[in-house]
Amino acid sequence: MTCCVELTDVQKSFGTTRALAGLSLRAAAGSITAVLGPNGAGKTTAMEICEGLQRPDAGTVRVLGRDPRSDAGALRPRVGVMVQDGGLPVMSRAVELLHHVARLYDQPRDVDELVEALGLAPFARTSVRRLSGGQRQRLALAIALVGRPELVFLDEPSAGLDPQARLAVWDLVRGLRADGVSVVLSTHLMDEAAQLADRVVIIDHGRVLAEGSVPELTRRSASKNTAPDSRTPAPGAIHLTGTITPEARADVEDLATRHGLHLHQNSPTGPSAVGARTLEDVFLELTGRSLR
Ligand SMILES: Nc1ncnc2c1ncn2[C@@H]1O[C@H](COP(=O)(O)OP(=O)(O)OP(=O)(O)O)[C@@H](O)[C@H]1O
Repeated sequence: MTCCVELTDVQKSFGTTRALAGLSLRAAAGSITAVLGPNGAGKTTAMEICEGLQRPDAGTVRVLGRDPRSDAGALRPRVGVMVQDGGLPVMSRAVELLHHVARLYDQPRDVDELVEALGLAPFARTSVRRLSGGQRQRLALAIALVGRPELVFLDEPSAGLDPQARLAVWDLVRGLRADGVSVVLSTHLMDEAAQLADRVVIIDHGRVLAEGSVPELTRRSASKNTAPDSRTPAPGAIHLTGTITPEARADVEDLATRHGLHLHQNSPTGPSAVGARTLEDVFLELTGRSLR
């Protein structure tokens, strides 16, 4: 696959907090990659390293084949960034700011179209300071997209949005892929990952636990019962499907041992396949916790 983003064994600590503990992931060009993990998993740190906003302690990072810090100037017109807290100048009026950013690019998107698509019109003349969290979120997304980037990083793109606004954002993100734009987004929302992503990378404690397409990750495989053709999963077992790193597998084995559970590496076409699982099930099986 042609990669738009490639992180190899990236490490990052803040004091004694290890945010990234050897994170390796690849995102394919022209597709949507979701980095899925609970609060504190390291998603924002990973995104900010890709955006050149943080320097990794170790490991390599390539964004469109370049180093996001030393090649920041070359990457800026090609990459759109939506950061989690918006990072917008608080005194600016919403749509004025969008026009202003649009003027920085050679071939910006049509501002009116973005205003329409993201429902910015009702607060067009409101200052950023007075926008609600969801309104700021939508404005930040518009700003990330206005320069027609070939790659966008969206950190929790629908956080704080009501269901209707969330659907509008999802449509917009799908539209980006249809236009050939590469999207890397972080989320702790299972349905967001399941709805949007071509590939999901599940992370926790700063490293990858599992990755694959949603069907790969959730495909039901061997039954937890020992009976080969049983359709009822037995309690007390952990099933692994999709790709899993050796470190993550070691963690899962440790978890299984501590909780007295059996561990199965499943064959996706095994004779005892039962109904499909959800990403939530996959996450629970990998970490023993649900996503918050
Ligand atoms: N600037 C910082 N100073 C100290 N600790 C930090 C800093 N940034 C992140 N951390 C810590 O690093 C870990 C990973 O944080 P990060 O924000 O990357 O996680 P996240 O997956 O994005 O979480 P959330 O979903 O809550 O945004 C957390 O323990 C966090 O407290």
